Amino acid sequence: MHTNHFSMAVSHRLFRPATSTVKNIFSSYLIRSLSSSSGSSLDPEIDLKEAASQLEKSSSSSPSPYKGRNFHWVFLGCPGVGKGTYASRLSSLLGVPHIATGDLVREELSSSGLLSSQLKELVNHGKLVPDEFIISLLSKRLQAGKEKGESGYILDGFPRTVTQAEILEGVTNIDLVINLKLREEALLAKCLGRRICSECGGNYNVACIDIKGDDHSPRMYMPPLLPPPNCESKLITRADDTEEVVKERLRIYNKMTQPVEEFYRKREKLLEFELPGGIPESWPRLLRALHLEDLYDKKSAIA
Ligand SMILES: Nc1ncnc2c1ncn2[C@@H]1O[C@H](COP(=O)(O)OP(=O)(O)O)[C@@H](O)[C@H]1O
Repeated sequence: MHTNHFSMAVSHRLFRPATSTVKNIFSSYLIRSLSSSSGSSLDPEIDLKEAASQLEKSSSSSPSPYKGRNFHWVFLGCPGVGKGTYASRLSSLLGVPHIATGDLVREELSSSGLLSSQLKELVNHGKLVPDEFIISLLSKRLQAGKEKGESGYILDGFPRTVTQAEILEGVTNIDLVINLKLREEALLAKCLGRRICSECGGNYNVACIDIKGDDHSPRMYMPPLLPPPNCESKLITRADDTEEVVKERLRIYNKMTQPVEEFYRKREKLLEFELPGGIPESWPRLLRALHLEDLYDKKSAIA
């Protein structure tokens, strides 16, 4: 059923102008190199068409054993907006996996390999990694989930380019795209305050954001999300959470990912959600916007 869209999306991308060809050659080289040097199972000859075909195979989900749970949702939003926080909360509530492509990339980079340092260069400078590479990583993750009987997902950090959105549209039907928004003054501070526990992987934020209100917008207060005592001495900062790199990531988001918002807006799948403040204020409102407050109440009552 998806084959026509899929082939059109892919062939459209295969006839790109010459500048993209240079990027494609680089990407294929990178992927070939990565797969031979890091022991990665990526196909050495992989290209965008092949990566999309892998994605098609891995994303066809069998009917969910839990009726109504087969959610295929996407989170969009600038770096630092809180995609990970809200996607992971919704994933626990709805019983579907939270798949963050940024995490998949970091896992891949942590495996040693001569040329994985080239990918690291891209990530640590705030650039996107090639579409082929990310689609291939996502396919592997979806395939592994399928084998474990997972059904549905909440994607965080994918799609990030219109090419990725077209390919995803060709292989699966996304039900909803939540576009999280946060006042720009808060984004940089949130990224710079981000900390991860090197042992348990917990995500925290040491920034305390307090933006004075004025005639146009109310005060915004976001308290820090501090780690428990046993994580305190194990906190690390992501290499790409420096001021210079965050600014570059914001620039790339506006250039490459904002068109993805428009892509889903046109298809009437985009839910715009402006975060009013920290988690205690924002979470109940997000649930209300998603008509999920009843489910949350029931789950909390059971817990
Ligand atoms: N869909 C994607 N396409 C290309 N690159 C990606 C994608 N997802 C993640 N990455 C790479 O991983 C990095 C970290 O991603 P992520 O953790 O989602 O960061 P952010 O906090 O900027 O949303 C990105 O800056 C990019 O280099």
